[in-house]
Amino acid sequence: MTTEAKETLEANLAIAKISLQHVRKSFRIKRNLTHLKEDHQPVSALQDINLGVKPGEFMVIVGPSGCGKSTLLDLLAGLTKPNSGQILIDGKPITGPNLDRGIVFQQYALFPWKTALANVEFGLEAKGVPRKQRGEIARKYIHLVGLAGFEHRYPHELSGGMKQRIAIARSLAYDPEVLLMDEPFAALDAQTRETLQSELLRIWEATKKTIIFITHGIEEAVYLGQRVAVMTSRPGRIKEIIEVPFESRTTEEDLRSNPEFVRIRHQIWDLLKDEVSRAQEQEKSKSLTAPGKKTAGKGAGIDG
Ligand SMILES: Nc1ncnc2c1ncn2[C@@H]1O[C@H](COP(=O)(O)OP(=O)(O)OP(=O)(O)O)[C@@H](O)[C@H]1O
Repeated sequence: MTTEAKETLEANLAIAKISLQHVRKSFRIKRNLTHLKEDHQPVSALQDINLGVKPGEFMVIVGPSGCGKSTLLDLLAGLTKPNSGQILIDGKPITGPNLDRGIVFQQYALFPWKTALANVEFGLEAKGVPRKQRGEIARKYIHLVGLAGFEHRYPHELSGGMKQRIAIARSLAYDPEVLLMDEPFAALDAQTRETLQSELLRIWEATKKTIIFITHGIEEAVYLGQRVAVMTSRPGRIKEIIEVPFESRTTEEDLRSNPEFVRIRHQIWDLLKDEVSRAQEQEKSKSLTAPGKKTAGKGAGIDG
């Protein structure tokens, strides 16, 4: 890295809401060498991650399967710790999970025995909000995600898209400054996914949260992100950060057909295609050498 690039990076990290500085994460995987002998082989998941996310920014992270996207999100959530480097939020190191960060996973993670309202109230209880206010706040956020009237339904009575809206309402209700989203729409059908993408943009514009959103989908990344960080195959590094300069995505009709949108989508695919092939090779050799061990799982694919 040139001195100039280093200075720019350091300046960006200094003004960031969230900054990752030289973050490295590896796991130790148990290997059976013989029926008597085993050892622990290190697997490097993330290497030298440097990233600054500005306050109120919508940052998308895209990369091939197994490149460490979820590992990165777990670190940001404080669920795990880096082996080296540091992760700061408002200039202070992350020491564990905290209500200043809300998380939305691919699987809705709702309590099946609680109504939509009670699910949304849950985080408020943890924050010590009095019972009466909890109901008011939960209703406000259920309304915000477009589900007014469904407060007393149980998760099994809701569609996948509705469940994910409730999960988003639950994360927003306790008013975190940062929303961490790990492929939240991946399990939904294409139409529901597009509806929720524009809903999320509307919510983001209304709430001004800082959002870090992980996806396999290039189109989703360009549609949602103000910037898109493209990761390399494992060990994951930030290969390039692409600016997506659209003023307001919610007002522009048919943004996906805009020539600039198409150009950026191609640019990201160009950056990703070699990484996807490498990830596929890694997956193949992993399944040949260690059958039954944890692999990236969903194939190394990227959605267009
Ligand atoms: N707890 C763990 N123990 C051992 N290895 C792990 C663990 N968690 C992740 N890994 C490995 O670290 C690498 C990165 O995994 P991670 O799930 O972060 O990738 P990902 O980009 O989110 O993948 P996907 O897109 O398929 O969800 C993979 O090789 C994975 O097998």
